[in-house]
Amino acid sequence: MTHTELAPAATATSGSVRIPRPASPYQGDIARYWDGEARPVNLRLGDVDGLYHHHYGIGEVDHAALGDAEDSESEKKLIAELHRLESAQAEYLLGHLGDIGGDDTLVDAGCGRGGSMVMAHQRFGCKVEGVTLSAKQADFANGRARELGIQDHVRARVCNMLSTPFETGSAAASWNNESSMYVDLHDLFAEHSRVLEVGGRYVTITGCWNPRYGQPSKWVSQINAHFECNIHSRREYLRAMADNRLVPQAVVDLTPDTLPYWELRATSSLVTGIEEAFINSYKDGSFQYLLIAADRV
Ligand SMILES: C[S@@+](CC[C@H](N)C(=O)[O-])C[C@H]1O[C@@H](n2cnc3c(N)ncnc32)[C@H](O)[C@@H]1O
Ligand SMILES: CC(C)=CCC/C(C)=C/COP(=O)(O)OP(=O)(O)O
Ligand SMILES: [Mg+2]
Repeated sequence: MTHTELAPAATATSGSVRIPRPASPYQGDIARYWDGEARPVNLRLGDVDGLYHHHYGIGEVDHAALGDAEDSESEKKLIAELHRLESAQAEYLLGHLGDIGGDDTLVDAGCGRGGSMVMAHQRFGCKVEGVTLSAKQADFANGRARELGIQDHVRARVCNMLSTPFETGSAAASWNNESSMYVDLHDLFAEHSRVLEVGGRYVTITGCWNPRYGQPSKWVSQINAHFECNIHSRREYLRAMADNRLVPQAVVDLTPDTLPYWELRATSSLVTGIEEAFINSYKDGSFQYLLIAADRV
C-alpha cells in the first residue's frame, strides 16, 4: 500500500480530531505504530490514577510499598509503584520549565496519551497544546481532558512536531518527553526555537547514545528496532541546540535514577522484552537517560 493510498485527502477525521497527511512514509509508520499500541504496561499503569504515560520512571523504589510474594495485592502494588516512578519523571521535567503562569501556553511535542499535559495544567493552571502523529492518542488525550473538565486548557492534535500551527514566539516553554528520537534534531529544534518566546525554556528527557562508547551499541540498535525510532547521540543534541538558539542551562544524567525503575519492571508480569536492552546499555555506558533544559536566547 502506498503512502498516498493511506491518506488520499489532505485531511481526514477520526473522533474529534482532524488527521493531516503524514509528512513522510516514516511518519505514516509511526502514526500506525502508536494508533495500534495498547500494551498493558502502559494502560494498566495509567488506570492507577488516569494519567497515561509513554515514558519511563525515575527515583528510588519504595520497597515498603511493594507486597511480598504471599501478598495477593503484590502485582497491583508493583504496578502502582512503576506508575509512581513514571509520574515522578514527568514532575521532574515540569520542574525544569521555569516560572510558568496561568496565562502562559506550553507545547508538548509528541504528547502521547497526554499524561504530562494534564500534570502540567494541574501544576501551573496554564494552557497546554500537545501534538502527536497518532489520531488514537490525540482522541484519548482529548477524551481524558473532557472527563477532567479541562478541555479548555489541555488539547491534543494530530500534527507533525516539525511543522506546528503555533504562532511564532507564542509558547513560554515547550518539551519533548521521550519523543525526540523520531525526528531530525536540527528540524526539531528549529521549530521549538520558532514557537518559543525569547527567554522561554525548552526541556527534553531522552535516551541518547554516548559518544564516549564509540558508536551505538547492539542494545541501542535493539531499542531502535523495537520502537522503530532512531536514537541520537548526546553530542548531536547539544550541537543541534547550539545551532538553534537553545542554550543548555542544565544537563542532568538520569541514568542512575532510571535503573531502579527498569530493574523493578523486569520483575513484573508486564514485561515487554525490551527491559534487558535498557538495563544492559545503561550499565555498559553505551546509552544514557538525560534531561536537557535550555534557554531560548
Ligand atoms: C514514546 S511516546 C511519548 C509520549 C509522551 N511524550 C509521554 O511522555 O507520554 C512518543 C510520541 O512521539 C510522537 N511523535 C513521534 N514523531 C512525531 C512527530 N513527527 N510529530 C508529532 N509527534 C510525534 C508519537 O506520536 C508519540 O506520541
Ligand atoms: C528512552 C527511549 C529510547 C525511548 C523510546 C521512546 C519510547 C517508545 C518510550 C516509551 O514508550 P512506552 O511507554 O509506550 O514504552 P513501553 O511500552 O516499553 O513502556
Ligand atoms: Mg511505558
